[in-house]
Amino acid sequence: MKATTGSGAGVLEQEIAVEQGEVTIMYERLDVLREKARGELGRVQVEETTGTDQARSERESFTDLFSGRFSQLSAVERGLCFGRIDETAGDRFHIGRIGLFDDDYNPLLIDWRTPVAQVFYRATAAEPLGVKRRRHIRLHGRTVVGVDDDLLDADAIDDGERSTLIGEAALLSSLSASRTGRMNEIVATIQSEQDEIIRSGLPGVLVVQGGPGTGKTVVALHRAAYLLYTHREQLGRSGVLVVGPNSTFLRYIDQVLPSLGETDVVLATVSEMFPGVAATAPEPAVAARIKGNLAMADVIAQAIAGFRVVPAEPIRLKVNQDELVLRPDAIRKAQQGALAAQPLHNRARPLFVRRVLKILTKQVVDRIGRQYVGDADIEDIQQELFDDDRVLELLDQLWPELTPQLLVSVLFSSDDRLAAAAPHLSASERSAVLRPLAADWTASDVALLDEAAELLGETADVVAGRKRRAAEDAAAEEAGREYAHGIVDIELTAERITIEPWEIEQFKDLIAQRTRVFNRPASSAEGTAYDRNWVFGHVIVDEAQELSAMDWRMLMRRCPRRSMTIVGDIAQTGSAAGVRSWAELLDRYAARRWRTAELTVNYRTPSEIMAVAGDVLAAIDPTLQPPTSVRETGTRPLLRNVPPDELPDAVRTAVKSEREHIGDGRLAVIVPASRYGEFAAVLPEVAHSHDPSVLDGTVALLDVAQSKGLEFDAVLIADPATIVQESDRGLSDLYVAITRATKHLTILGELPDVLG
Ligand SMILES: Nc1ncnc2c1ncn2[C@@H]1O[C@H](COP(=O)(O)OP(=O)(O)OP(=O)(O)O)[C@@H](O)[C@H]1O
Repeated sequence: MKATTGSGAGVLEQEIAVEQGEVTIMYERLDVLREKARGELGRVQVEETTGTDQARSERESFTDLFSGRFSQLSAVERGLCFGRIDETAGDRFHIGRIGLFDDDYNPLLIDWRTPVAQVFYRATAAEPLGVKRRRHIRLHGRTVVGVDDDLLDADAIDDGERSTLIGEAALLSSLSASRTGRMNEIVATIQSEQDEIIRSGLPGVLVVQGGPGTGKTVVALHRAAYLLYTHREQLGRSGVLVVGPNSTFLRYIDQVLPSLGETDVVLATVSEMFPGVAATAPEPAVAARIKGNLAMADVIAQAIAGFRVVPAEPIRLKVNQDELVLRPDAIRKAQQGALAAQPLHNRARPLFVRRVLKILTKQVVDRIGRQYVGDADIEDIQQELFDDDRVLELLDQLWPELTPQLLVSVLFSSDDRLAAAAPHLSASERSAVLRPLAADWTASDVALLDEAAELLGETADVVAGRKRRAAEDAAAEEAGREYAHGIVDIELTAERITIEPWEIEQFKDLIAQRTRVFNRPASSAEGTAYDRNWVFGHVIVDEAQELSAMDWRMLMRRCPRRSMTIVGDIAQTGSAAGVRSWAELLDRYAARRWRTAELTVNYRTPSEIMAVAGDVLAAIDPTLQPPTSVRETGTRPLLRNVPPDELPDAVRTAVKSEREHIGDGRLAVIVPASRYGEFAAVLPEVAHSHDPSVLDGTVALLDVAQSKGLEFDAVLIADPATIVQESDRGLSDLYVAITRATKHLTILGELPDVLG
């Protein structure tokens, strides 16, 4: 129940003053903590070190620790406190982005993720959960500018309290604010159905299905913050990965988690998930569909096998004076033997090499006569053969070492290899994916590279490098242990303490603890971007409907525990290789370990615009229901039939007039991908999508794929008919474009029937 205002402006001022008093104390405390972290950071940074590895590593660890703490405390400055709960039992507490305590550990502010804070989001008048009043507090900088009460238990409130009730809708005022080009956090106004998703348990896969604007993205990000807070021990080390549809989208959301005080999260698109590969080249939908199909896993395996050659005829090799012979069946046996012992191509290669060298060595020894040759001689002969260029060349022909990049680029540049590895593809399908050897990588290559890496195993160089680093790390750890022992010795000697044997055990733990701190691995947020073997504690996938079956296969490898949050909307699927059914996908990877939740209220798009979107949705699938809009604006969308030759002028004029309307808000012009260049030429002064700061300007020109997940005060769609025609999922694309608007929608061009 919304509270009715007590006795007008006087009460409001009085209540604002009450809250200001409390909020000022919180900020003072925040300042103290921040200064402390800054002081500690400054101290470790200027501290002279002895220059040993140990001292450096200790200093780096503390620098990480204090700078992490400092940036967390800085990130929560805006809107530090946003709510208050008055319990029926008499207690009252404030809720904010982080927890703060005074010197005596009395809470000044409770973190929104604690169990105690849950009632702030869940209590309703029908079910008050022990809360009589929920107060929303609005800050501007450090100043309280508004309070807004929900009266949840009218019987529990006394007359004095009743006179201090303030009424105003916090949610609606936040929804109608102008957009800034960056997503904002919503901790102050999380709704009950959203809160259930945010606090849902860590294990298993949670699928959040919901129409456009229902808060899927923002809820998923708050869930990341909640999980990191609640399961810090478990997730702090392994980290959380958030996968988004494109880099513009990642920039759009990248402030949300830091503003919630969380910095240990990796944001990535699927295209960035293979280390060292920048997959930026565009790709026709038909190629993306073929390469995203699960059948590609077999194709990659077959392609690798195709590089292991068994010749039809015996191979004769002249080494020194000897002619050595390798028969096809011996080669085949050597290959089979190596693979039986080690299935990964690159890892099995040394076993194959050893077997072949053994066969050749035996032939040399037989020529000389076994009785003249000792074991050491045999080793020498083998080594000599191994050093011979002709032998090496032969071994490379029979079983080359392969990198994933080499395999995938050769496969897609050779019709013969592709035909052999992918017999299910027709000649025209093959020609759709064939390309020059040195072609740039596309997004759908990434999962194939990952598959190849999985089946190839590391090359000998990589293995040697890893072993070298492991040896260096072990040496550093040993040095660390000695150092810690040294410190304890010095401390003991200085204090002339005699210690008992049981105490030594305690010191051992202390030493082990310190050593761990000193040699702490790079935080998950830094470490992961470079290591495809990294396993995340939790993976969040946004716009999940866009991922192909091969993308999912790759992602599942990054999360063997299957602790995931998948958010998406099947009706918005634009990718030809995208998901058509959650059950089909998840029964394969997480049978009986996945659950669904649904979001039903649209917080973005007003009902007038949703009416237009609803017609498009009905054309996609008449059984689908659009989400219910939470607000209306009183402004009807403008749909105008414009002949093709007048469209450029009409778009220019519309941009000009929208610009005047939106003030400091944002406008997106959404155009068909195939006509992006034409419209970019018509609108040279607006921000274009290749510009990383495309969302910072007032007007952004985007195609539909680039607008996924974003929102703008006003949206202008040009040439909807081409958007519908240019892809198999054209109607879904139009649906996505329409639902990006928070206030105003204009559609210009030839109008397809569905907009009739
Ligand atoms: N409880 C809330 N309080 C305030 N704003 C909210 C709330 N829930 C959602 N919103 C706002 O609604 C808008 C839509 O949210 P979001 O982008 O997460 O939706 P979505 O379901 O991911 O949409 P789409 O599928 O269309 O990309 C955002 O501006 C978000 O901040």
